[in-house]
Amino acid sequence: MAAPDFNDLTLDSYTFPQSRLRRRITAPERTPLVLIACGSFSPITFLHLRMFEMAADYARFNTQFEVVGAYLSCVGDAYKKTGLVKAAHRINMCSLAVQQSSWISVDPWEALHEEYLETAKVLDHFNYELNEVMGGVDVGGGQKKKCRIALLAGADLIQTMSTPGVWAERDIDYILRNFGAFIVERTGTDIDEALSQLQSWKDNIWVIQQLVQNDISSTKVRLFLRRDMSIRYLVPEPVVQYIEENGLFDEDGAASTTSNDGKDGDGKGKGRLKAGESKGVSAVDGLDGAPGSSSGNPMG
Ligand SMILES: Nc1ncnc2c1ncn2[C@@H]1O[C@H](COP(=O)(O)OP(=O)(O)OP(=O)(O)O)[C@@H](O)[C@H]1O
Ligand SMILES: O=C(O)c1ccc[n+]([C@@H]2O[C@H](COP(=O)([O-])O)[C@@H](O)[C@H]2O)c1
Repeated sequence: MAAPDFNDLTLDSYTFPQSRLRRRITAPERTPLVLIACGSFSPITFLHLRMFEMAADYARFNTQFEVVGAYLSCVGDAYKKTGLVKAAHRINMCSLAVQQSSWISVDPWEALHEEYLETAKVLDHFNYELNEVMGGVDVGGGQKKKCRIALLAGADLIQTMSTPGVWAERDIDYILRNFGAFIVERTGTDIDEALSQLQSWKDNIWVIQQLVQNDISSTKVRLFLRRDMSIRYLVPEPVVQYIEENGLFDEDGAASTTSNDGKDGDGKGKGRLKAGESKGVSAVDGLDGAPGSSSGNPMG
């Protein structure tokens, strides 16, 4: 397994990852689309990866877009949210998770900033790299077409746009007017309610039904880990190994960005069960961390 190297990166040495981006569109009448998933990814789960596949299918069958690229952008360490391990770990886990994907990339730019970056700024960054620096993608005959950049998110995230105090009004307008969002339905979130206050931008919001309901959340994965329960087949295997090797998410406090850099202790994920071992169903009784529990504004 290639060693992840986020720790060696700085903003000065940063280059925009392009190796998995399709530089030429196959159907020139379509608009090239690049999907950007912003989030904590603490840790990344199979559902996060699956969101891209669902969105690509949705775009192919229901829109005039052609997906040419996809990026995971982890929020940086300034984002104060329960359960967030250091950005370096989250980026490394995302990079391991997409090793088998031919088209999903991880962009560390957002997480390389010490200060919190609003999502509007993150999307601007992608627009700059893809459309200003690269000039878009080839459509043949020496012509290029600008990419549509869109936010890819779960219904709980779009619901926070209607929660007072979480997003700046102007950012919501900026994001939904200029970029738009592909929204994956999520158990526990009423999509109609989530979208009710966003009707002005409805033409730029695409709602994706989960045909196979999948309710994995990072919160649940963290809870399983704290209870020494197996997380295999909820997150990609290299991520399971990375968590074990770095002793991540062992305790409530250890999950904070300020207290766990994965270098303290013996780093072996003490006391974790081996593959196939489990403490039984009763251990999940009263599972208390609601998925997508980011109802407030964790900045500051
Ligand atoms: N089960 C799910 N269904 C639909 N969308 C999801 C699901 N899990 C995560 N997402 C979406 O993935 C993006 C990144 O999510 P995030 O990193 O917050 O994961 P999470 O599992 O919700 O985390 P946490 O449990 O720590 O709040 C968000 O847009 C979120 O809405
Ligand atoms: O830009 C904003 O004002 C803003 C307000 C709330 C949330 N976000 C982004 O939404 C994502 C939420 O992730 P999470 O893990 O808290 O669900 C994360 O990438 C945040 O930066 C962004």
